[in-house]
Amino acid sequence: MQDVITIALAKGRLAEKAIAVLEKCGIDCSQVKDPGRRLVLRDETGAYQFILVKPSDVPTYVDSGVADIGIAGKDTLMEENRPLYEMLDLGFGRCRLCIAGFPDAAQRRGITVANRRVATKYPNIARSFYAARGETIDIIKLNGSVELGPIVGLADEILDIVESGKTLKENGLVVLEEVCPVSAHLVVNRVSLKTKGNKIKALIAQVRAALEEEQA
Ligand SMILES: Nc1ncnc2c1ncn2[C@@H]1O[C@H](COP(=O)(O)OP(=O)(O)OP(=O)(O)O)[C@@H](O)[C@H]1O
Ligand SMILES: O=P(O)(O)OC[C@H]1O[C@H](OP(=O)(O)OP(=O)(O)O)[C@H](O)[C@@H]1O
Repeated sequence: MQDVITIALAKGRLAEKAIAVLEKCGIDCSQVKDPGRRLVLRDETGAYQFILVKPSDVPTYVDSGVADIGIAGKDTLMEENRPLYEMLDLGFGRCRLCIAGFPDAAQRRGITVANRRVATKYPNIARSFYAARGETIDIIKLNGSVELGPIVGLADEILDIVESGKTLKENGLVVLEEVCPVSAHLVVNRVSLKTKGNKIKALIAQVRAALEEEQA
């Protein structure tokens, strides 16, 4: 019986490009492209199984070993901070994690404020970012529309994704500081890399070649 490789794919923004990369590697993704309500899908050869998961859950599935491989944003990987092998930067899903707020908040940057209120979907990243500069913060965990935080007076600043900058601009906010660049990464379960190493390494070589061909 052949070893099936299970790939955790994030639904949402990253899905289309992740599928395009896998297809470039010759993997049949027809079921994944038209899943209906199914969450577990296979390629035509049965060599690959795909599970469609919420983007922020990709590290959980890969760390647990339910999936051998996952594709997720660097933001999610940093937030979850699981012991996974980050094998490849896939180069799509590019955006930035930034601290943002009203323009006048810029004047308060660099001043240590007690219990700065920071709204974010990324409490762990926020905690370590501010801790590195010796600031403790009050984290206000939101699950979306994070830009509302300063507008309604719930938070002094936000830590969130900025892509085009449109959401900030249309809400009168500005980037105060960049935390880090973000793009989609391919991650591998540590045990799978040993037990299914040949297949996983072969796939990674194919993905790398597909990315290089795209850049050429
Ligand atoms: N404008 C953007 N906003 C949010 N994420 C972006 C953006 N551009 C690229 N990304 C990347 O896409 C990934 C998936 O984003 P998506 O919006 O599909 O899921 P999500 O709603 O953030 O996830 P979840 O529902 O699990 O919280 C992000 O983790 C990030 O790496
Ligand atoms: O710089 P921009 O191109 O405007 O993109 C950034 C926005 O996109 C994301 O929100 P999303 O659309 O995922 O909605 P959400 O508020 O529900 O998280 C992110 O959280 C920002 O709000």
